Amino acid sequence: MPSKLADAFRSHPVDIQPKNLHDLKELPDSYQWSADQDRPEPEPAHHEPVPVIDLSDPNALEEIGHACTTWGVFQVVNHGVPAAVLDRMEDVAKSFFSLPAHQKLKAARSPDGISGYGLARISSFFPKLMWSEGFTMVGSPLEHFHTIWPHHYTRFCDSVEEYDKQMQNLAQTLMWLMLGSLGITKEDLNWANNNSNSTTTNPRAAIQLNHYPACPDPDRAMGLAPHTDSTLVTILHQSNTSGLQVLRAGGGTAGWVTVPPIRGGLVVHIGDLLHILSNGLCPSVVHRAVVNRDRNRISIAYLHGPPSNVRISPVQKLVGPSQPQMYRAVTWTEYLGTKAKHFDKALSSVRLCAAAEAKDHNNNNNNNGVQVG
Ligand SMILES: C=C1C[C@]23C[C@H]1CC[C@H]2[C@@]12CCC[C@@](C)(C(=O)O1)[C@H]2[C@@H]3C(=O)O
Ligand SMILES: O=C(O)CCC(=O)C(=O)O
Ligand SMILES: [Fe+2]
Repeated sequence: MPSKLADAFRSHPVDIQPKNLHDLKELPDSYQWSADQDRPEPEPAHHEPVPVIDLSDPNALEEIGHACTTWGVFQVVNHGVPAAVLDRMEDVAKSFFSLPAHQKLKAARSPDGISGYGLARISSFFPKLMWSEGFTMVGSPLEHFHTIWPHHYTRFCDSVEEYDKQMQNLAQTLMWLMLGSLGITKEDLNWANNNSNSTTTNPRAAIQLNHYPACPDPDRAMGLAPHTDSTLVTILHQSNTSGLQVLRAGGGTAGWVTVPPIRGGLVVHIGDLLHILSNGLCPSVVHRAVVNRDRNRISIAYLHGPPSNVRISPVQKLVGPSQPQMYRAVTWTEYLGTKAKHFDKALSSVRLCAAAEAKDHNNNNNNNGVQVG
């Protein structure tokens, strides 16, 4: 079993090369999603917006608790990350994606690797291609940046490092607020106060730059197919162009809800590992990206996970006679391997049978499992 994040995909290589989408005047057949493959359809007419939470508001904790147990996603403002840090990171993404294809391919992700340029890994689970390209960073991007920008790489590396520092801070703050809102403290997680070497030095995040070029036929294309993130939490910065949609399950207003970009705001997604940690109390939100006709769109995801030596399992405080333990313990690397193999069945593949039976018995139809589409 690989222990390093970067080795998570060794046994599930994906080898689909990105194509140059810029000069296409028509949508090729290989990019045409049919309606039953979940291609974008209109939003439900009446729906609640995704909560926007002001972190400086005295009610923030309560609002976070509500958002975590219902939506699994919210936006934050007044989060303390300077706008300039977000802007500089967006510049890195724009500079990278505007390079000619042969330059970007110098930083190509290897089929069994995690870092580098390519299509989203989940592409292998769909019959059609997605209208996007991505660049994944786990640890320092120095090697790749040095190859593509021999004269300017330090400036770009500095922007990434600064972004990483700020996001790590915010991710920790948000994690404790989210767990705190469920009554969980640091003492309830035996790994949270452990500062051993391997806990602090290994990367506990990936940064994903996404680019969705303007698309000649946006209604038939898919930017990024529906998925949940394999993280504790993901913090997403989207440029001023909309495209992110989240699946609001249940009730009369079920359907895809657009998350409008807010200048300086950040989107927070609950990932599968926080769903496991919360013993199913917090849903990991299914989301996707749609594309549009005239505008390029950039998004930057900070995918935050636990230290690599930590096994995540449901917090004991949230397990009891009426809430049996739903999942077995997994490390981040192990879970990424499971996701690479089972994709949307990954959560159910680590679910414990007794809990599943109890749930079926209760005929509980909430959206704790991942239901794509
Ligand atoms: C740490 C992570 C999390 C990964 C895999 C690995 C590095 C890149 C992440 C993404 C980013 C794009 C969507 C996703 C679904 C994908 O294809 O690559 C993500 C995936 C996951 O959340 O499962
Ligand atoms: O581009 C977006 O808005 C979504 C990106 C995303 O879901 C991801 O990178 O995991
Ligand atoms: Fe995502």
